Amino acid sequence: MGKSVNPDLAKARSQATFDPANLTNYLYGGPEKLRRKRYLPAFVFKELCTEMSLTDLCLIFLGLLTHVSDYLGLTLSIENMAAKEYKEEGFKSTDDMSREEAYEESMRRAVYTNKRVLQLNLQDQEEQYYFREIFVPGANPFALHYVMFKDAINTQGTEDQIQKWLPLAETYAVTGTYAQTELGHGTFLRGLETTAEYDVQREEFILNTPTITSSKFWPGALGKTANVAILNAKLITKGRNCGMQSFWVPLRHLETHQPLPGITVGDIGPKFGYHTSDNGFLQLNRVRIPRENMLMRYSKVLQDGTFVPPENDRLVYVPMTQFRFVVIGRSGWTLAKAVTVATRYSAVRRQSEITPGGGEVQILDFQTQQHKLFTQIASAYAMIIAAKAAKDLYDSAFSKMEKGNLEDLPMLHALTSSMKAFNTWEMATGVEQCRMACGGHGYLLASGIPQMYTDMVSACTYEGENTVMCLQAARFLNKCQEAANKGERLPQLTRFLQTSRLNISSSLDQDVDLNDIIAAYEFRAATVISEANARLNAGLAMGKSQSEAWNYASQLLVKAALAFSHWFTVRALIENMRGAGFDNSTETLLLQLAKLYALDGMLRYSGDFRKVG
Ligand SMILES: CCCCCCCCCC/C=C\CCCCCCC/C=C/C(=O)SCCNC(=O)CCNC(=O)[C@H](O)C(C)(C)COP(=O)(O)OP(=O)(O)OC[C@H]1O[C@@H](n2cnc3c(N)ncnc32)[C@H](O)[C@@H]1OP(=O)(O)O
Ligand SMILES: Cc1cc2nc3c(=O)[nH]c(=O)nc-3n(C[C@H](O)[C@H](O)[C@H](O)COP(=O)(O)OP(=O)(O)OC[C@H]3O[C@@H](n4cnc5c(N)ncnc54)[C@H](O)[C@@H]3O)c2cc1C
Repeated sequence: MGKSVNPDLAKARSQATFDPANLTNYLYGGPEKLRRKRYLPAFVFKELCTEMSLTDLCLIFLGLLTHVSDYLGLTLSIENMAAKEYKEEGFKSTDDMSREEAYEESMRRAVYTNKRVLQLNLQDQEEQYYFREIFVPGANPFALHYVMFKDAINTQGTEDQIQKWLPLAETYAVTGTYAQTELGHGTFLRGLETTAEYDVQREEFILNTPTITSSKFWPGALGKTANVAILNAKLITKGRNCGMQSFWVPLRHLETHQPLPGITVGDIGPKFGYHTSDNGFLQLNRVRIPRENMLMRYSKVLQDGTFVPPENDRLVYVPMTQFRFVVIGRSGWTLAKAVTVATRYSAVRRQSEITPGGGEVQILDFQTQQHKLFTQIASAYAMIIAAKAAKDLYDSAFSKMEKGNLEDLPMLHALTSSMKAFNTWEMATGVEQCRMACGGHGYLLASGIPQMYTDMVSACTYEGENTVMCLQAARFLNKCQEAANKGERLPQLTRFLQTSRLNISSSLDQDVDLNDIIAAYEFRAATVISEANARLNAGLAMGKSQSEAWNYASQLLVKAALAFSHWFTVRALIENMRGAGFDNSTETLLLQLAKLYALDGMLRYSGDFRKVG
């Protein structure tokens, strides 16, 4: 049977004032999704831990889960147990391995999970993710294949191309990557130098990286794993530059895995984290691919070389927007993991006395420790719930886009850009706070928190560097402010720019009203966005050009995007906690958590809130 639980931990869990099952079901999308999430790893452990019966395993997991979920309704213990079993059963920890060995160990596990996902016919992406994460807790060498490579085929390919290529990806007949960033350019996509020149005689594209700075640099799986890339390059046909387009580019021989003629690929070397992802470089020396290899859902090149432009040249960016949503959600769950580890540690770690002679206390009894952790528990809930709210907006907008209605694309780009920046920055700060809350043991790789940080902090950079993403969102917010200044109709999401007023009814001697909290965050966002717009216009009034005035106001514009995201998060948290149909004790607790999150945010950004009164 399961191992005994630390008495301090058991006592802390027994004091829960709510039923964790309600919360766990809510976080995982309902009892059926949760059942599946619990079943999958247990099913696989049966394969790996022959001496334990499946019943034993489920009882252990259910026992562990019931307790761990006291805090966040998460199922982390499975991971710790899985790691232990794998170490005993032949899956060794990669902590003590070289980068090469760690990559090979992760590849071994990833290939195992790829096979099992197919054999178990796991269709749902979340289920695939849960299943894989247990076996490959760090960076998965196939991450780009699972997400951006397949998403690009699905969103940029024609129906014929999807029919041809997607089955190859789903069955791992090919392993893919998404190659866009170059040594010289990651953010400024119009600066990408890789060319795809159309040869009308042979109806082929000639791919070339003409300079060292045009070398593709960073794409995951490029170093060793991938044998095909969805590669973004500047299309040149009939002597005209037609902008960035996507191409299916074979990289390595499907049998020998050796680079194909004209292809130079390799690994970019050690990184801050993400050690088990083989980020690589790629140089193309006039490599030819057939015309049919350009992903032509939105833009086309006809046989005679005629370029048919897309209805909207931003549609080529959809895979990035899609993946930003994944990153927004992952940030909340990463912080949830870190704060669960730190909170459990704080329940079992006894250090120092509160009352002299009273004996050493659980560090969770120190108010400072509670502040460190409870604010991060609240932040994790806020990010996970705001990500669900943003995804609902995304799904409705994306279904309109698929029918050709692109009116929500600017709002979607602004929302994904600002939320990706806000969530990843908040996650990075929060995970580091959790790590330090564990004292020396937080510095041990065995705690699991350092790798969570070094792997996920890269999300502040990839998928659009955060500052740049805030400025992208600020383009949209500034346009809305200009429209508000003229009394024009605004998109639903930014109508608060015209309606927000600061009529707070709460007084300091009473419990704060949740509607006042939403109003305060809304008013703060409206004020910061309006201030950024005023500074931009002041720059123009000083005779600066539009781009110089933009740069002159850019620090405030970044703040405006973050204030907008903070408001979106607080509103989503409070409205979802009130509307989720929880029993009274759970709802009371969650609204308390929402207040903690919002009031902590006011303290952290007290300058903004004081300024708006
Ligand atoms: C627990 C639940 C789990 C659930 C299961 C999920 C499974 C998950 C599994 C895996 C998860 C995690 C594993 C992690 C693996 C990740 C590995 C890392 C992968 C990383 C990949 C990359 O980094 S790919 C490269 C990314 N690069 C970028 O993002 C480049 C950023 N730069 C740009 O986008 C552009 O250069 C920029 C927008 C900054 C500038 O564009 P530009 O055209 O030069 O100039 P502008 O004038 O600013 O823009 C022109 C107008 O276009 C509009 N616009 C720009 N971009 C977009 C867009 N994307 N969509 C829509 N519109 C856009 C812009 O707003 C302007 O319009 P306006 O009207 O003139 O304002
Ligand atoms: C772990 C990891 C995995 C990755 N995986 C992939 C992948 O699979 N495929 C892929 O194609 N790419 C990948 N990338 C690359 C990633 O997309 C780029 O690093 C990212 O887009 C940032 O571009 P950059 O590195 O050129 O930084 P830069 O854009 O050069 O940023 C450097 C600094 O310049 C500032 N800056 C740049 N432009 C502006 C501006 N307009 N206004 C104000 N400040 C600005 C930034 O804020 C930042 O502070 C990955 C990166 C990492 C770290």
